[in-house]
Amino acid sequence: MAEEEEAAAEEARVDKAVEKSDVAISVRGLKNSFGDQVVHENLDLDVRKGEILGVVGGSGTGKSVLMRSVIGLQTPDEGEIHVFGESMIGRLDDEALAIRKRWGVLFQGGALFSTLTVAENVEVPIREYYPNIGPQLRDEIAAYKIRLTGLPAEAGPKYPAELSGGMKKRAGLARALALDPDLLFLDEPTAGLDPIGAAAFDDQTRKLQQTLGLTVFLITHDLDTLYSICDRVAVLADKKVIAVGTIDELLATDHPWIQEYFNGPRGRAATAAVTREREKTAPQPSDGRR
Ligand SMILES: Nc1ncnc2c1ncn2[C@@H]1O[C@H](COP(=O)(O)OP(=O)(O)OP(=O)(O)O)[C@@H](O)[C@H]1O
Repeated sequence: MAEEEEAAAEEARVDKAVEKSDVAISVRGLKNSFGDQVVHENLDLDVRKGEILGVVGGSGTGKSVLMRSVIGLQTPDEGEIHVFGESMIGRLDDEALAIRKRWGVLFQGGALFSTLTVAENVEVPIREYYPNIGPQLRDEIAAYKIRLTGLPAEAGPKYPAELSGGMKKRAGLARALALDPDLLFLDEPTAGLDPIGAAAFDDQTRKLQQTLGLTVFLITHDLDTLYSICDRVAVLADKKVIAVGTIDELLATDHPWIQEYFNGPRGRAATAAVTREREKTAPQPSDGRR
């Protein structure tokens, strides 16, 4: 018993230390496998509070499984996961409830309920986590979240089948924001959008992150997204996070996948576009000949 109490006290001390730090998500020694297939082994990652962390890696490297482990949809074989200082492994559902309320998730493809309107979709987490909130306030919250994502108010009574791909993503984002989260998980939010729609979605994500002070865990294959809104990028390969840093820091490493990804033709095009954009917005030196 004394040993159990000591272990619980130690866990509480660790939780407190992590909560006080500037780390929103801490993953240590994570292992995930499906049968014989080991997806993650000894994976470590820290997501800092207030940053947009881009998560990249080849198809099947386990980006979604990592996200699912953090939000409790996948029980890892081994490892520790803390979110805002709270250990997430082995917690009963009701124990983890308080922390679950602090995050919102946009799954790949939006994952909207097709038989519910956009507004009803946004209301799902409010009904689930705050059953005492009455219908009028729920409607008002949903309408506010819908506007927050840049959707017109008229989108509220529409069904997902009546929306464009970009509108579906925004509706999914509105639902992810329903509970005023501190932490947002976005799984390939710009996949399937045209470049203009993707850039607009990125802008919206950045604006929301800045105005609401969000921490964002963003899985993407979209180089433009990485360059334009991510503060740091984590690279998954060889079953773990092989590097985390700014794109400049990643470019300084010599891992072949990183070099091929960022220095391949698409990577170079994205770099060139960002360089052009920076040159356009940088203050011009005055030569005194006005
Ligand atoms: N529920 C599951 N059962 C069995 N295998 C799974 C399951 N979920 C994921 N996997 C396997 O785990 C590996 C990693 O999957 P995951 O979806 O995390 O990859 P990803 O990096 O997100 O890929 P992509 O970029 O293509 O979306 C894949 O080989 C996948 O088949």
